[in-house]
Amino acid sequence: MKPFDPRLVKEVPATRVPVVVLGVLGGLSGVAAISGAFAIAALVVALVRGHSLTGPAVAVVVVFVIRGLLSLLTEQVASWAATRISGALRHDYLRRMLAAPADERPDAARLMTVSTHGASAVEPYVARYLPSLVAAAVVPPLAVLCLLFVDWSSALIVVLTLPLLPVFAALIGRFTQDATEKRWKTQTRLSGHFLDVMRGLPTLVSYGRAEHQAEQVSAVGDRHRVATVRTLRIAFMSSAALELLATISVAIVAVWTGMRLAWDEMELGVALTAILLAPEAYWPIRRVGQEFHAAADGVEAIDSLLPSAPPDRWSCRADEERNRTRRNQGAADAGAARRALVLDGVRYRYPGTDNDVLDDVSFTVEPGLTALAGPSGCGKTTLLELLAGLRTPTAGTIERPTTHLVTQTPFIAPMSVRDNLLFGVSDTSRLDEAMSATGFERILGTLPVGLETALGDNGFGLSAGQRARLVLTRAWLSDADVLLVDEPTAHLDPEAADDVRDLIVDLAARRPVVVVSHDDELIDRADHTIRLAHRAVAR
Ligand SMILES: Nc1ncnc2c1ncn2[C@@H]1O[C@H](COP(=O)(O)OP(=O)(O)OP(=O)(O)O)[C@@H](O)[C@H]1O
Repeated sequence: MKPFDPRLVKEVPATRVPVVVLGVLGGLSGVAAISGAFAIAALVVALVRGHSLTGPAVAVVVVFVIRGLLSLLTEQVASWAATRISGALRHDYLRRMLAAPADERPDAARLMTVSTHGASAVEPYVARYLPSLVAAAVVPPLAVLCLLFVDWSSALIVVLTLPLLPVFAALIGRFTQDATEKRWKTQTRLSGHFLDVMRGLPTLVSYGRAEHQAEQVSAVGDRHRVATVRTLRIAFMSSAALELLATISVAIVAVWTGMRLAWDEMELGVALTAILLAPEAYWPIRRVGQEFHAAADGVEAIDSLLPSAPPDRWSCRADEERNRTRRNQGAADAGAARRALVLDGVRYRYPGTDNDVLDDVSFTVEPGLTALAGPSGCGKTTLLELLAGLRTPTAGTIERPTTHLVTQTPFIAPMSVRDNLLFGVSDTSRLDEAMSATGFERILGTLPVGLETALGDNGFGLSAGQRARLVLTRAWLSDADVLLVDEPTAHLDPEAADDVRDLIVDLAARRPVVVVSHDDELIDRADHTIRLAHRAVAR
């Protein structure tokens, strides 16, 4: 586990200013702490010798006020930097993940854990660990240098014992890494499991299996608890070890200077300054050790949040294919006013599987309605996702204009009907026209407050037919070149299915529509039909 990941500063520009400001503040705090040692020693000497206390007392007060102000400022800057940096990391991560093809994205549980807990775990890393790291880099050398001028033999003791702290910390850090990785994995598993149970709750309840799942969640939660306690145990033990080591080292300096003071070989002022300076060399490193455990999750999270290191063989090939697809798309952009959707020799295999779902698929999407038909599991939805650019072909090319995909479970957010209709739509002025074209205006009258009716998750509050019409109205408003629709009539009653069929045919009169369907009536009304077989070869 690296103490500091330089990629953070390189990849996230928002970290640069806070890291520099925290560095400067850390250096100034170190100088103030060392000045404090000198000022306190001078005050004690003045007190013992009966000299005037005014000068040293003022110096002590000034130094303490400055230290207080500096730590206040450091806290403020650190918390500001923490929110700024974790926000920037979360934003970049989500943007990157949303832009990535579906087959290169991590699963939903990992996505959720990394973007929520992960990004938040970066906050203690930035707010507490980074400032302590800067102080550890600046203050100990400064303290040793001052000690060298005050009393070289005490400086020698510090120089000999100081390196033991980072060595111990590094040894403990190796255990911490394993424990943190395990904790992180159990956290991801727990989130994923919980998410799946939540999604499937209605089904689980109807089959009477909800209780069993509660036990499962509790068992996974228990594993997470054990992993967390193990990490905490290591944190406490390592803090105690570092504390002990630093205390023994300072005690050696104190005994050594005390003895020489007793033998009259040393002045009181020099001895006191040496004793007060010695801890200043150790505490910053001790603090790094303490903060390291609080920040260990952040280090793990930063690794997941930043763009990953060298892509594996699979994604290299995928990148190559994507570049080729983009080049083709560029050529198509330059060549034609209206871009066609063209597949040439497309092969697709799901990552981690041994068989191609699609093999050598080639066709051009013509104007009008194109139906993709074929037996269940032959790869129709996969092909639609390839057309939408959500997946990258394993081989072959796709020239792709802009597309609008209506999936089998379209996204309907918990917001008003109006907001859902206009979700992702650039030209909002055509809403009325769209609603009249798709017949959605007839549905409006049945809703409590028309367009302003609030919907629940997944369109709760609308019937299946109304939901289908809503997402097709959204598709009507889209300015994409081609519409892609997956099983629009599935789960609809005959009357609603009839309406949706008419609507799909109407939509296809305006621009090419590709529809995946098992619905023979819809397939019959298509202008072109592409039939896929298992391991499809369509030409
Ligand atoms: N994420 C995945 N990982 C591995 N294999 C998958 C994945 N998703 C789908 N498959 C497999 O790919 C094949 C094609 O699936 P797809 O959903 O494209 O079929 P389909 O023709 O749309 O089926 P249906 O008509 O039942 O909706 C199936 O054999 C399925 O098991």
